[in-house]
Amino acid sequence: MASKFLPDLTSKLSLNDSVSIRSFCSYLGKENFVFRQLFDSVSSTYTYLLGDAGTKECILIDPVLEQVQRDFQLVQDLNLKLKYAVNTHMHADHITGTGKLKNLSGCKSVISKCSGAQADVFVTDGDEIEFGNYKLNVLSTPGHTNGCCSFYLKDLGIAFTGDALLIRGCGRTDFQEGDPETLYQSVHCKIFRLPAETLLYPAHDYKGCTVTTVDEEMRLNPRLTKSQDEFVDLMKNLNLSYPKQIDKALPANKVCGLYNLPEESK
Ligand SMILES: N[C@@H](CCC(=O)N[C@@H](CSS)C(=O)NCC(=O)O)C(=O)O
Repeated sequence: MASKFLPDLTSKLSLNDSVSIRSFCSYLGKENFVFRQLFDSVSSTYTYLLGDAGTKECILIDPVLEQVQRDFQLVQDLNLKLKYAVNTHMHADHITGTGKLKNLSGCKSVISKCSGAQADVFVTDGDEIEFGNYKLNVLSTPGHTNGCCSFYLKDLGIAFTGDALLIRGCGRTDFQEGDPETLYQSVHCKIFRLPAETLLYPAHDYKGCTVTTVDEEMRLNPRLTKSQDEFVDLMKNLNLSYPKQIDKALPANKVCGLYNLPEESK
């Protein structure tokens, strides 16, 4: 039923109408650019759907196994075709959805070679990940893990920082190949060198925030505004408990770029 305040669009539009779903796909003034930020509340992970509604090609960044049905349904609802399922790194807190997405859609999995994980496509610093008329520039941003990458979409002024830079925080450096000096250099020499107004989308947020900017983090990040020595000291003394799913997530994520997991091992 139409609300008192909003027009009842559903009763007026169908996909055959001249006003098609394409008209509703735009972000930051780019017609045909599809963008969705999706959330997994168990691991507080953000998955991103990026697409070109003109060519229909889309990608998912950091899909979570338990949310694959939701994410793939959205891809289909928006009449898109999934080209790549991309991981910013080999996650320790959840099992990636890339294996299952490959099964469902025939997409290719993507991760950095340095991650130590298997995938169809390996990327490294300077590479480009193309979908439709858009491309992500791969920035190697190790420190949380060796294989951590951030992805920069210059045309739109947005970047996906994985666990390298979180909103007013950063990825921990106390397991896998974590190294605080390396992380500090990655953030300062790669992410903080992007234009100040660049919108930054992280792989996690634990406080309900969704997006930040380079400018905000350079001024306000309580960890990364410190000197490198102070940062290293702080990171070595966080005393965080290990992610609850680490023991099943790491072995699964080593192979999930190529295979779906049998039901019993999920
Ligand atoms: N409680 C969560 C794990 C939380 C956590 O350790 N998050 C990581 C990213 S996922 S490996 C992190 O780097 N956090 C930074 C921080 O300062 O908290 C769970 O059990 O899964």
